[in-house]
Amino acid sequence: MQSKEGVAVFWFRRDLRLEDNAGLYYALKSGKPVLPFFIFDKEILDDLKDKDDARVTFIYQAIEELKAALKKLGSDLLVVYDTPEYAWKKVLEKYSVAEAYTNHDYEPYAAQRDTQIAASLKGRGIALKTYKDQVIFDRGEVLKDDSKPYTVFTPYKRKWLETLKPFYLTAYPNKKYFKNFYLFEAPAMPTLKEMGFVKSDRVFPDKEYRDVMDDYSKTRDYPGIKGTSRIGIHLRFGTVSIRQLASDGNSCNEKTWLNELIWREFYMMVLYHFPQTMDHAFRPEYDRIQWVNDEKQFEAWCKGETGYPIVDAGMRELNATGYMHNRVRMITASFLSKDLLIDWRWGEHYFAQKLLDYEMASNVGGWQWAAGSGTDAAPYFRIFNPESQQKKFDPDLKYIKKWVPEYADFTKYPRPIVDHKFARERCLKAFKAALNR
Ligand SMILES: Cc1cc2nc3c(=O)[nH]c(=O)nc-3n(C[C@H](O)[C@H](O)[C@H](O)COP(=O)(O)OP(=O)(O)OC[C@H]3O[C@@H](n4cnc5c(N)ncnc54)[C@H](O)[C@@H]3O)c2cc1C
Repeated sequence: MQSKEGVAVFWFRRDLRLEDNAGLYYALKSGKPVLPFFIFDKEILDDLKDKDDARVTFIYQAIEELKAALKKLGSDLLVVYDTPEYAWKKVLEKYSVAEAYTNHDYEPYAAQRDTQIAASLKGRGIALKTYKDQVIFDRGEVLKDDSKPYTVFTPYKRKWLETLKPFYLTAYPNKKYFKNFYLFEAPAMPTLKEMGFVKSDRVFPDKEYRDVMDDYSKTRDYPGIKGTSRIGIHLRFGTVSIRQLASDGNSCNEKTWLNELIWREFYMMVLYHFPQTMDHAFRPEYDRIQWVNDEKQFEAWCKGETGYPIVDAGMRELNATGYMHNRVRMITASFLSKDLLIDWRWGEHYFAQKLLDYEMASNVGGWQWAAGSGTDAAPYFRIFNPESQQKKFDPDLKYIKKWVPEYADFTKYPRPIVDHKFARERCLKAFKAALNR
């Protein structure tokens, strides 16, 4: 039954959990019965090339779990497959909606979508109330003294840590208000097939992260061992709470892991304040670089057939699992943009298709860092040597043996597609020419 005064709709997006969810907490406290709502967004799904895209399966399973948990509470999850505009139309036709709640999303597409939906709801007298949930500090909370956004990590981090108080790490006690969910039965969810997808058989990382925190600074750079958490996909879709993670990271003696969570927020805020950087160099002069953009070499890089074992191992790990170790992300990105002189955007798009933990802000940030064009970027003349990176970070070839088994027999392993010494000189010339103009 619908309540007389109307329901408060809570719109789930990148916050797929009931506990410690900011927007949901405020909806539940509003006093109105809360109708949980999720959209499988056609605008996003129709652009995905792989019909067994594992991220869609991950979201699908998370939504099934949410729905089951809500049903146990006598409520349900309304799931619609459509564009946000039409999905909302369907909700408004069927229910008397008094208010709408959701959490902030900082990506350019999401910001635009939310502005449109908020305007259309406003036209019907419904406020869309939005909350900070996926970060500890929001767009206006960590700014320079002149109120401008930071563009360098270290001072951002200093201010972030100065601003941090226990309050910001405290979980929202959603459970206390679970009785306020709207009691209803939603129609069946659209199936993956109806949305044009098939179930992926990828194994997803679990939600455990505490096991790596204590030794993180000693282990995090070695791709042959499990020295990092692989929590990225859960952060991406909000199946874990950033407050919980940051709180654990902050109470750990070793703060390096917390530092990485701060990098994540830094890149989110850079993308929010400088949305043009999603496909333009943060330092505009870098858009003048004359890339070689050799398609065959790009293909060899994508397949992990460059003849540089550490690069090939990384690309094969990515293709097979949807994950690549951070150190190897840096090496493969540097190799593409500097050794092959291929536009960093090509690599960014490839990672975007393949990474389970794909996050536009961190991906663009990481790629622009590697290419030298971003905030905090490595100076362009600092060019990773893939061989010395391999010796330093995979000294016993544990990682390489796993992903490039034929490397054990050198005669079967392809020759490098480019000579590093030559590539280095070519890169320096191209970058200098662009920057000194
Ligand atoms: C070229 C390139 C592309 C990248 N693309 C992405 C991406 O699409 N999505 C993504 O989440 N990260 C990206 N990163 C950052 C980093 O590589 C991954 O976050 C990390 O490897 C994920 O592994 P983990 O979950 O085991 O992280 P951990 O090492 O256990 O760190 C915990 C969490 O901190 C955050 N984090 C860690 N390192 C970074 C970093 N350097 N920048 C921003 N956040 C960080 C992530 O949310 C991560 O899950 C990229 C880095 C590079 C160099």
